[in-house]
Amino acid sequence: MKIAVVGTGYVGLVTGVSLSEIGHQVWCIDIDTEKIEMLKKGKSPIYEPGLSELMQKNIAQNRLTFTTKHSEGFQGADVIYIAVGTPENEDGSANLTYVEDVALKIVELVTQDTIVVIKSTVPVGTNNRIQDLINQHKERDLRIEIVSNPEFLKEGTAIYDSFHGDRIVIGASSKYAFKILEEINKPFGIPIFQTDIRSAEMIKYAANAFLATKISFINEIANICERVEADVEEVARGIGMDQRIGNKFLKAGIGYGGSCFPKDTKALLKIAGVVDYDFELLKGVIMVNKNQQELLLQKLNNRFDTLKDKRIAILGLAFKPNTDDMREAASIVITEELVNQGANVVVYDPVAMENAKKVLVPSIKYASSVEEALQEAEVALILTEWDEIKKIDIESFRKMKTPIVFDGRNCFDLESLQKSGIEYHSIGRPVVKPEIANALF
Ligand SMILES: NC(=O)C1=CN([C@@H]2O[C@H](COP(=O)(O)OP(=O)(O)OC[C@H]3O[C@@H](n4cnc5c(N)ncnc54)[C@H](O)[C@@H]3O)[C@@H](O)[C@H]2O)C=CC1
Ligand SMILES: O=C(O)[C@H]1O[C@H](OP(=O)(O)OP(=O)(O)OC[C@H]2O[C@@H](n3ccc(=O)[nH]c3=O)[C@H](O)[C@@H]2O)[C@H](O)[C@@H](O)[C@@H]1O
Repeated sequence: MKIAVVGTGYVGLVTGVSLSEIGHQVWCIDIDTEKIEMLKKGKSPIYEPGLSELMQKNIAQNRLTFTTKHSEGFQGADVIYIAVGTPENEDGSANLTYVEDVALKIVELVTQDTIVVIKSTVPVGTNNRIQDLINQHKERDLRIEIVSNPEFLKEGTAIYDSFHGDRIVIGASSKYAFKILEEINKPFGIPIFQTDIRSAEMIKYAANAFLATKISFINEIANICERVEADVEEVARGIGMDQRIGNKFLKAGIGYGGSCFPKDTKALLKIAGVVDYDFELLKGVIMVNKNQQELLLQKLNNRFDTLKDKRIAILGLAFKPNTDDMREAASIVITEELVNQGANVVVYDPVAMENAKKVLVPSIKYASSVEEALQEAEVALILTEWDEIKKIDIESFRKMKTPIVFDGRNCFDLESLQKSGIEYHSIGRPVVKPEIANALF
């Protein structure tokens, strides 16, 4: 089938590449000329494991083409996917301008019957509104039908998720549309869940809100664990063995970041608000997350009289490992506050430093390795659990000016740190204090 994908961000590019890999003829369209120029050369504008290789393979096999011209991509397309951003408005609601712009482009340019698949995350009712918008502006006698097909990929494992997802959700209002979408997706071999459009839209928000709830729940349990001298890693393992609870998304830390959980939880609050429903539980989830992002700062302020002039090394900046995405990363809030308190901040991330430079406060320094960041450091903060960071040799911490580590992602076994001479604070676990603490500092 000929498929056009509008938007070549994390979702659009991965969708386009995956659809070409299963044999479709795919045109990826973006208004960002710089991105499209890179893509035409086979270079991925984002860091996503496995993406470049698959992209280059499908470009070489003439199944994957990039353009800035919507007219070129839409020509003869059986299906058009919309995968543009739906960022947060100031009031927390989803900004639908980009989706609407694409819908109007479709009406203007499409000359054949087309299925329009909305992959972007959009509030309940949006697909129907976009269908109405298209119907109102349509001048040709064409069948343009909207289908909701929310995306569940995770950054860092996006390619893997596209081929091994738990389900593909399709919300449509005609047998014809279900049939086309089934035909497109069949080669993925992933169970397809067919439903009505509004439920499909709600599934996306409910899934993200539920996952965010699991994270805030375990983070609160972690905070209590610290006070009652229990270990949240043990607790998570113990409750996760109950299949009704499941062992995923129970990793305590400094809260969830990224482009979706923060924005989608707030958008769901708005969706509920519109129908006069006060989503108390979700409000709590959001509040807990905000506090959790600031937890390491609190711990630091409890430990030291002042952070002024203290050299603090930050290891990991991205909102999670295996991505260069800095959107809503805890590192943004944490570095800003440390600088406000007069600390000398040196940061290191294996991949996200270029993007970090665009969003972090300007006065921090960037190191080119873990070792360089730790040199002369009086405190180290771990904010992202990159493999490289989890594998740091304990010796490297010992070489710090004062070996004090605040680990926001529980990267190290407590046992391995006993008798190491390192003071180690983590989340929901007892503090490891060096036996010779007083002699050292
Ligand atoms: N990032 C993620 O992991 C996931 C995102 N989503 C949802 O998917 C949607 C897209 O998210 P991302 O890929 O992260 O966004 P993104 O911000 O990375 O990419 C959006 C792209 O759309 C392009 N664009 C905007 N207007 C356009 C137009 N009129 N024509 C052509 N291109 C246009 C932009 O230039 C940009 O390259 C959002 O609704 C998001 O909530 C859903 C699941 C996962
Ligand atoms: O709608 C979206 O954009 C996507 O949002 C999340 O994916 P993503 O944000 O890429 O990454 P996650 O692995 O879910 O992590 C999100 C945040 O939660 C944190 N997290 C995750 C899991 C956990 O147990 N604990 C925890 O603190 C991570 O560190 C990260 O900051 C969802 O997992 C995807 O299913 C969804 O498609």
